Amino acid sequence: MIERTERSEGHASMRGGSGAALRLGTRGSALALAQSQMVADALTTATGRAVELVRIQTAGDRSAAPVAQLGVGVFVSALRDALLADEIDFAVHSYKDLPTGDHPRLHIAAIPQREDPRDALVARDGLTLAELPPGAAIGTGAVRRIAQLHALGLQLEVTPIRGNVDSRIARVLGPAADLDAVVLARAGIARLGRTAEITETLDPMLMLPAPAQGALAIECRAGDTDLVELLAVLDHAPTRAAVTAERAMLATLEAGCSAPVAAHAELAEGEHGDEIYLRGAVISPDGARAIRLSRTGTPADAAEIGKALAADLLDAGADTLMGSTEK
Ligand SMILES: NCc1[nH]cc(CCC(=O)O)c1CC(=O)O
Repeated sequence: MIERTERSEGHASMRGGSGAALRLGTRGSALALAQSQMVADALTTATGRAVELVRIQTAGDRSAAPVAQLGVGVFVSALRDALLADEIDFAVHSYKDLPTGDHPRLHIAAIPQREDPRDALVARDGLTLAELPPGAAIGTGAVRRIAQLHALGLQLEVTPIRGNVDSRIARVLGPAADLDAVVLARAGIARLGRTAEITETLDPMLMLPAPAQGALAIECRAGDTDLVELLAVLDHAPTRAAVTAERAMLATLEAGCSAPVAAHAELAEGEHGDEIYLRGAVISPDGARAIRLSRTGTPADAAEIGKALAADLLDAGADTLMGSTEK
């Protein structure tokens, strides 16, 4: 189902300003619309090209089933189908929702500067994680977050939830609130302009983020070489290096281990130029066992750093962390 919405007008006199509006496919959620509009505006500012948003409904939007059941690709496949059918010219994905394998006919033309990749707590009464009383009800959807919350040993009542960012925050702050706190990606809250409701941004030592969290992937048809070139103006090299390292780690682990995986790469200036510091963790679903390791290297070796860290994690027994808690 397709429906056209807002159009950001370019300045036809600017470089590359000729031609029809580019069609940007987006999901209809507030978060998807916000991040698509940000990319549309950035592209129009940088190139003068007009961009129109085209709403695509995905199976993930239609279903109330837990994401774990639907599979990670559910938000992505409808957008990719629209790209392949030439109904849209490009799409903006939350990078962490993309499957790790390359698509044979599609290309990630740009990875813009990432938002803060950390997870955030929204709790009642301004409470932090440590201030929540024993037995407090805390909601989150991701097995990675559930496992790490258990690992903290705070005796929290962890409740699986799903839904969009607004409805999850409403479970704590809304009129029918039924939870003491929820854990969400800070980036999603920020893109909706709701950071004032965050009561604690979680230290990655306590809650290591998902690979590529906070980053966007701008995707178009690989054969659309003019557009590949145009979109590249939005690429941010340090973010690309960080995300490449995190996702290479995830891709390698997927072959050998199905336990919750977390990763976070930071770029810092080292003695010999920029360095990547990649941290990775694999946690058993009940939080009883966790393997946390790190590696450093140069941004040019981002993928190799990720693969090597995954190999280290597997050597340390990452593949044995699954299953012991299955009911
Ligand atoms: N799992 C859904 C999803 N995909 C991307 C984000 C947040 C924004 C981002 O990480 O870029 C979210 C919500 C969340 O995890 O709280």
